Amino acid sequence: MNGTQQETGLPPHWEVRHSNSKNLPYYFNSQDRTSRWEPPAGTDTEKLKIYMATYHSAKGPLPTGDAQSGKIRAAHLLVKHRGSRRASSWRENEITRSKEEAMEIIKAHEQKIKSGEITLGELALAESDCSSARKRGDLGYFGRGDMQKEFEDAAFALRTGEISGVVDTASGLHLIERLE
Ligand SMILES: Cn1nc(-c2ccccc2)cc1C(=O)N[C@H](Cc1nc2ccccc2[nH]1)C(=O)O
Repeated sequence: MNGTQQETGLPPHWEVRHSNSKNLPYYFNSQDRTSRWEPPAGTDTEKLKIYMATYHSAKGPLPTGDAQSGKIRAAHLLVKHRGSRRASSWRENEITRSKEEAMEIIKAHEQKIKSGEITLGELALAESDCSSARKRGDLGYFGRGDMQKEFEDAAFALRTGEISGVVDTASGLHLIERLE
């Protein structure tokens, strides 16, 4: 649904959304839940222009959660590191790798997945430090407010079937695939 602050150029708490009825983008403030058709004051309009052109030309209208419930379904592959909120997993009782080492690992996973060598789900089964590994990383349906913000923003910005780049949360480094 929206890119990160540095991608959109919008001030904090603002995001780009899409009005299906008007098939037009609008600007929503998730803090005070106000919306407007024009970008708010303080927007880096050059960045916003690039962001809108990238999304609107390449892939059609911005993605939205399911029209009815606002929920999407996604799978992820998580590589934790010693700074992770819970530096332990089914794979390793005590995770001591550094964040830099975790980044190298997840970048190698990203290459394998994006080259088509293996699916995210298959790799998550063996390699994900999340307990959802046993379900090929499938987290089921979730809406806004259910997951850590960086994860939510990245997942809602994906189109169905699309795979994210590396997403950094307090849990560790993720690759996310939007399933529905
Ligand atoms: C959000 N969630 N769903 C499951 C899950 C889902 C389906 C089947 C089994 C477990 C596990 C988790 C979870 O928080 N796992 C954490 C790691 C983690 N942190 C996350 C942050 C955002 C999204 C997914 C995430 N997974 C853990 O195992 O330490």
